[in-house]
Amino acid sequence: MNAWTPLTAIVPAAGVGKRMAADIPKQYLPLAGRTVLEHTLSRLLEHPAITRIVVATGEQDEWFPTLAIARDTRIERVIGGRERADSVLNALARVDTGRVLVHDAARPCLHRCDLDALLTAADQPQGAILACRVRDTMKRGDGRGAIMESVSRDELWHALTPQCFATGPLRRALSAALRQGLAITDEASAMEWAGFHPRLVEGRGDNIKITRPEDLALAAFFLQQMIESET
Ligand SMILES: Nc1ccn([C@@H]2O[C@H](COP(=O)(O)OP(=O)(O)OP(=O)(O)O)[C@@H](O)[C@H]2O)c(=O)n1
Ligand SMILES: C[C@](O)(CO)[C@H](O)COP(=O)(O)O
Repeated sequence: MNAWTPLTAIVPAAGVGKRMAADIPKQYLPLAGRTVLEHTLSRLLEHPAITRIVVATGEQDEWFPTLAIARDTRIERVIGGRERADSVLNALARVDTGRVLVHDAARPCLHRCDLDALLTAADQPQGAILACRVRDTMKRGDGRGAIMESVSRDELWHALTPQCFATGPLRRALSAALRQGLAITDEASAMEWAGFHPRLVEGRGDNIKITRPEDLALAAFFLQQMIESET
């Protein structure tokens, strides 16, 4: 039985979900009887290591306070920023544990086994991320709708979340990278820029990020499978 070191999780939930093209932000869309965000928050709070969550929501977000889970005293809300990295940095200002885990609100299908594996692998200075190897042949386009080249799949991974790092180094790396105007789309990018080599932890391919309309039904299927396997 692992004796987990308590840590805080950050959940960036301040996006508008442009690619989902729904009439509300995708993190508040109904999924298997709850909202996407409630599933994500619950998955994290079920783990004994996660004792607190800082959720970054949009400034105009009127949905979050209506959720029952918003009254959970382990959850604190901050206002997000223009980009995901800005939202994470705003939330980092409220984190005082030695390590911090960042997990997208849009990824509700996180399995306990993956979270256990990530937390175990992240217990070293480089940090760690969940990732899964690419499955398809990869092409690079020429920008005009034609193939320019095939890209080797060797050691090509999809970065997922959660991603887990020492809080201080992540805060410094993210702040510095954003000050440099770098396009930071995940926490590992900032840490790599700062000279770290985060560990890759192979995770499940059903830990999808709900991004486009067709992802919602897939997430519902994966969640149903997960719930059935846990009962
Ligand atoms: N300024 C932002 C942008 C995104 N996110 C969050 O980061 C996660 C991953 O981002 P993404 O899937 O890109 O969500 P959106 O930005 O909402 O999607 P889109 O790019 O289609 O608008 C989501 O949980 C989203 O809510 C955030 O907290 N703050
Ligand atoms: C953090 C992330 O989910 C890792 O793949 C991804 O970078 C988020 O990107 P998005 O453009 O904000 O969806």
